[in-house]
Amino acid sequence: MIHQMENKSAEAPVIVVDRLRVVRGGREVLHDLSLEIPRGSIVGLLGPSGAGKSTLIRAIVGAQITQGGTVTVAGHAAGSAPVRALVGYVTQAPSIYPDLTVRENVAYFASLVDAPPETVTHTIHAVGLADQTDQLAGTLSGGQLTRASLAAALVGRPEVLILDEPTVGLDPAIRNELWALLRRFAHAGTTILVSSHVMDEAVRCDRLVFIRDGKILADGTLAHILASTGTDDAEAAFLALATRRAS
Ligand SMILES: Nc1ncnc2c1ncn2[C@@H]1O[C@H](COP(=O)(O)OP(=O)(O)OP(=O)(O)O)[C@@H](O)[C@H]1O
Repeated sequence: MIHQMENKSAEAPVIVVDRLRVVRGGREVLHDLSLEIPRGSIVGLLGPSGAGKSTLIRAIVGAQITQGGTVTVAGHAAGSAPVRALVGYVTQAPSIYPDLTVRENVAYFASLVDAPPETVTHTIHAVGLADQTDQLAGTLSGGQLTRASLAAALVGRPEVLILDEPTVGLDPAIRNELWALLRRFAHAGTTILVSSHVMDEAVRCDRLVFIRDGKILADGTLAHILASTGTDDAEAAFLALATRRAS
């Protein structure tokens, strides 16, 4: 599977959002939004509260009714059956079962996507939970729980991994470990989209996409965004973009 992914072009965008329009509660919240995300990159999705980040993620995972435009993942329409197996989504609320062990949880998620049984052990080891394999998920520490949720999302070897503030509340050493892990998966071809308010997470991404009022206000590397906002750190750039007067 990994081998197959490496054979595909590194340049081909795996997520393509084209002129997406979404109306929620009678109000247009995404306005003709277009975005392409290349395979194997880690992209940070930033923006103030209510900007439309979750709505965009819902559209990519196929859980959002849309009023215009298209969203494709690896060439398939978002929401179509093939895309469900291609996308792993880790929300902030742990999605694993506290009364099952780490192995039982990961095996359950593997069964949902017909992943071969040997990937269960491999994935648990990859996220650094070998010693907790037979521990009940409900007794894991916060960092271990996050890694168990990641394992559940990764066991189907998704092409796209979407993470909502993955390292919030974790200590710096565990944050580092998790980012090293994400980097390894990105190197193997997984495309990672991280939605975050936390600048410590943002600065580790290859590229940042800043959304405000349902539009993309900035899209580029951190260096590019610092230069275009005339700021010298991510927090200041975020504030500059969040408060910039609409043109
Ligand atoms: N179920 C809903 N009904 C009506 N409006 C909604 C609904 N869900 C979201 N919205 C509106 O859509 C807009 C975008 O919301 P969204 O949740 O995508 O923002 P966000 O950038 O993820 O915000 P946050 O960082 O606070 O999670 C907001 O104005 C929000 O109030």
